[in-house]
Amino acid sequence: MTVSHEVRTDRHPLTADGSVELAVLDRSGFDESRHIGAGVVVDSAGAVVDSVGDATASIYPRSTMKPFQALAVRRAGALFSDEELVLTTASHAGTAAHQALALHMLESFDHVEADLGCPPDMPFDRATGRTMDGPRRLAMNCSGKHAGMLAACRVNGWDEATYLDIEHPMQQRVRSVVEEYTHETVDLVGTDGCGAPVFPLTLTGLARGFAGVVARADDDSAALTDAVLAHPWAIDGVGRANTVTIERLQVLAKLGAEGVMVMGLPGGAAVAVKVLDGSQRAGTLAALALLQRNGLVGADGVAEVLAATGEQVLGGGVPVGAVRVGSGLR
Ligand SMILES: NC(=O)C[C@H](N)C(=O)O
Repeated sequence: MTVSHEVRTDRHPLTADGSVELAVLDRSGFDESRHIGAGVVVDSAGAVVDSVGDATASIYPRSTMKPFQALAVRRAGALFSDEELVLTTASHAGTAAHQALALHMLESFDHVEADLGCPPDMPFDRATGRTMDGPRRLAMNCSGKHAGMLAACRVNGWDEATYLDIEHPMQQRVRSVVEEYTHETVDLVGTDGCGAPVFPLTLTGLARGFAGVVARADDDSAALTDAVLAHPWAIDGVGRANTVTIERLQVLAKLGAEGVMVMGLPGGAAVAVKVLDGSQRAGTLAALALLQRNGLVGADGVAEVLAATGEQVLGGGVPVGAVRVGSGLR
């Protein structure tokens, strides 16, 4: 990929003024909650084809940075099975199967759970959590990413205690992959919930980067995209939103904490959405609505994904409402 970094001098966060209504929760026929935010669709070349709100605003991509981190790990020579490759880009549910896969990744490079730099956490999957004595690093949604970074350190002889420092070769590799794919210069470094560096990116840059990954232009991005499509359970969890979206629509769907959602159609367009209040409730709905209104996914498939994964609005245990697409997306 040709690297032409766009130097940004106007990096600014998303605000209410830069947002539109993405979703509304209706309870018993009366609007109860509204989620505002911004979104952008780019074509396979990264050109903007549709946007709502301020798509030049920057956001922390959070776990939507994982495909770039996974590519950096792979390019550094840390090779895994296809399912393990998916786990390096996952915000996984932490089920027994996810934890076993993460443990196998660690053991393959002579690491142990305590080597992981991510904090101990309970799994997203509550049923699994009920079987555990307490939080552990393996169950943390980012454990596969961290196992991948540790493996890259082992392959290259890099220091393993400091792999989350921004000056560490692992993070410098991540930074250059992010710049290569998003065409933006990384000018700010934050710390993600898992302890890894995270870089503010414009919504447009994030979507462009995702379109680049799913373009499958080189062996590594092709391997990553194909592995996610073949093993969608590993990136999220059975019945969960990203997994169901990938299974039903064959798009690479990736959530980020604080209301970020990115989806890429292999060889085609990509969409990035940020829900301003950080809620995950509207992410899949808004991203799919943007793809649908551009004719990039079909209404039936969208309806199926939302029926299977959308939040239920219950009263006394029975459905009394729904979350619908907001006025800014119609
Ligand atoms: N799902 C996420 O975005 C998790 C994020 N990487 C964190 O550590 O908080």
